Amino acid sequence: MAGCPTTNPQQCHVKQVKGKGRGVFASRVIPAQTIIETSPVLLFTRDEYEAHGKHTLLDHYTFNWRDGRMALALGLGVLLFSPTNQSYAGGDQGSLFNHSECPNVSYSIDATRDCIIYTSTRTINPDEELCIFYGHSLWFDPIGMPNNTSLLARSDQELDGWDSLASIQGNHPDMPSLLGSVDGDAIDEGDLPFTWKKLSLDKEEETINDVELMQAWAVDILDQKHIATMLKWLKRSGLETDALSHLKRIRRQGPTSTLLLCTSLHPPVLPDDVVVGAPYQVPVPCNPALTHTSLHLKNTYWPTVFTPRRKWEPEKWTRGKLRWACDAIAFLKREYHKARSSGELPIVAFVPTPYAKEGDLPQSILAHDTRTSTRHPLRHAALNAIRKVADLRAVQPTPTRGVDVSQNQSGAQYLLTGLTLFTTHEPCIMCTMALLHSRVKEVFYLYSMPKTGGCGGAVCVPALEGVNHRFTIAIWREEHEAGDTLPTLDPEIDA
Ligand SMILES: C[S@@+](CC[C@H](N)C(=O)[O-])C[C@H]1O[C@@H](n2cnc3c(N)ncnc32)[C@H](O)[C@@H]1O
Repeated sequence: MAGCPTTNPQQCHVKQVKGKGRGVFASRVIPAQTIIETSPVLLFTRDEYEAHGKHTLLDHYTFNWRDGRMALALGLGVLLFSPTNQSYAGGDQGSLFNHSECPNVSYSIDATRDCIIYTSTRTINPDEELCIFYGHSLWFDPIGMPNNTSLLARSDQELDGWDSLASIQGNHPDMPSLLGSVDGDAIDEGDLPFTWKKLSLDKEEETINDVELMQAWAVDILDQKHIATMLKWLKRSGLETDALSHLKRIRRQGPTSTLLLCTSLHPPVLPDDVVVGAPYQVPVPCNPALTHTSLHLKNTYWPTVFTPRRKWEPEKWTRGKLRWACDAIAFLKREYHKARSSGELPIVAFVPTPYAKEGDLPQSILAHDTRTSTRHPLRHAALNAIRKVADLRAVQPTPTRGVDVSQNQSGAQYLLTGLTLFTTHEPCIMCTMALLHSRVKEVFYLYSMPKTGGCGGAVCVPALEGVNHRFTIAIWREEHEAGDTLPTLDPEIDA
């Protein structure tokens, strides 16, 4: 256990939750992908556990370690109970995270240090409970679940603990180890557990009409001395996302400097103590310039970065992003298992809150195919997901301050800019077109649909000449579980 930090850097607290016992709660905003805790574990041999542990209360707190031993994440022993306010503080929470079907915390085992590392999967708000996913074989009746009744018990598996912890390694046999590594480390393309679908080469922009544009918020700064202040403010504001990383921050035209702010749906609220104008929307190029001609054309809209790289070439993936994608795929598969007994077509789509700052979505979106129950032929999983994102955007608060928002209300902003859709089946042509129109960043799927798919099965819509957006397509490459290979879907169906 040497070298394993046991701090609680996010200052989470523990309190009673009706029907669950104690639970772990956020004391402040915890951004996505933050390490919440590194818990050392106490390891029992399987024999010790069978003979003693399993007959005690510890049974509720132990889980399978990778080598067959049973582990207890330490924390209980160091919790300090305050009788005055009836809460616990100052200790580790390793064993106290409750279970949720939609967890906001994921974990990985660091076997070299006998630790478990708990990481937030999305932004967690103050006083929100932090939960992990224990697995399908629960030994208690969970409360606070969206669809308790449809939880599948796995008959082929002993009820022997938190099986999802045990299966961290097994679920992704061909994946490079994600353990004990730094989130920012790049991963070789060949080591990724998915295969990119390479779109045919894009024709370079040759005329001004070829340039793909999007709307971004900008503000004019008349007094040069405010530029540094505004840049500092922008860094701290949380508005910056990767969506604008191919553009220069400042455009100078005569005495006026214009600062590019963000691609949010609504105009950002600017600091009160700096004299600048109101934010307004400007059309900016969607992609970096790959050739000198393209750079010249794009610079007429907004100063653009020159990167002589082919557009279809995938970006470098880091371990942190891969961990985020693996969590999303694991969640998708759990929902798929449930959907298979629901009477609907078992097609599931999931749009997680984006990794780091690649896009802007306050909460993850899960959608199922509902065309059977609704008797509506267009209720496909991907379309349902897009619709849910639209509904979410519609109720987002509008911090306007005297700015005209009519453009937003007319739908000028794209729904999926910077976002990733994970889906069980390759989307059909209609759904692919809708994803393209929504400006999705990436689409991952488990099963190809060679007869009906729009991402390369029947046709590859984003590779067609004349479409005004391209997105990345990848097929999750893994051994499907026995009996799991397209068991229920007719290949003629539009997924
Ligand atoms: C590892 S402990 C979690 C901490 C526990 N709540 C406590 O007070 O010590 C696991 C136990 O918490 C309870 N639990 C966890 N998640 C729950 C949920 N979603 N609904 C009801 N009980 C839950 C169950 O009793 C389970 O055996």
